[in-house]
Amino acid sequence: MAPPLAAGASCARERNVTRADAPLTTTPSSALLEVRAVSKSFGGLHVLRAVDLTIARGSITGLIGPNGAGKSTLFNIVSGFLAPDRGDVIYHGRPIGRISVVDRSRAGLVRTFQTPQVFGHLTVRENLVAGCHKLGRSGMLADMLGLPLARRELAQMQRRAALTAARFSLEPVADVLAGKLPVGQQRLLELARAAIADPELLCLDEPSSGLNGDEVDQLARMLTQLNEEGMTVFLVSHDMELMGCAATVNVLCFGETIASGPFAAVKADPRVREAYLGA
Ligand SMILES: Nc1ncnc2c1ncn2[C@@H]1O[C@H](COP(=O)(O)OP(=O)(O)OP(=O)(O)O)[C@@H](O)[C@H]1O
Repeated sequence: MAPPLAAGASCARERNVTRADAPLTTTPSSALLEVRAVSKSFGGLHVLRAVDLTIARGSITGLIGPNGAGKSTLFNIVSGFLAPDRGDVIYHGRPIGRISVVDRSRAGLVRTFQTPQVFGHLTVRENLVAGCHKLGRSGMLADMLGLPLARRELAQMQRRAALTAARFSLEPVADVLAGKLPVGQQRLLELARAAIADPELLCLDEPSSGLNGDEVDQLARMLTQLNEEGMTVFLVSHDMELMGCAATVNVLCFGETIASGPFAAVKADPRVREAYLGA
């Protein structure tokens, strides 16, 4: 997996997006990302109250909670779609509050959406090639003029897209328009497109929503495999079965973390059973 914060001028993936002047903060060496005392309100509604959360490097870290607990709000703050009112998000030891979504993505922090955001008018193969764009070094002009570097890169991206389609069982539909796929395959495609450029931290928002049992099993296998290959995964989901693949699960309730730990322990926690499982 490429270091996301390496310096380099021409390749977007290698740009140091957390800015040299951002102070390094003390952070456990195992933490890839930390949410520190993050609060967020919408009008008078306090949605997050000084929430802490740690995503350990190389882990699958889960976030669950009842409806309205604040999961999506926290997820959007981590991925840069929302700014916190107070608190910090620390990535690679540096605060990233002022870093745009695009630059977070260039730094290897990539997210998917509750509703799959595939390019419906492109084929599955074209969607996957589009997911490789961050790996490219040639500029738009070189692409337009079909210069040798751009042609070589396109060929590499097409090879990578073919391998990824096979890996995610999308080969049979590689030439189908993504918008024509059933939701299960659209989700798989979104995951494949997010994973294709080897993000360091893959953030997934309700990735099993709309999937049948077999598809959830397949998703869990894919996530475990990606994680075993070194990808850190942050998983927000209602799906307790899918949460089983997380090493650490955090439970949010009314904007506060009420439990954090291994899935079995969290599931057995009386406060979690009361708040989330209704037991
Ligand atoms: N942009 C917004 N403006 C006003 N209120 C909002 C906004 N976004 C979220 N909320 C409110 O904040 C609370 C938490 O919402 P959030 O979507 O973060 O919860 P959630 O845990 O993801 O819920 P669900 O599981 O139902 O998606 C809810 O009461 C929601 O209505």
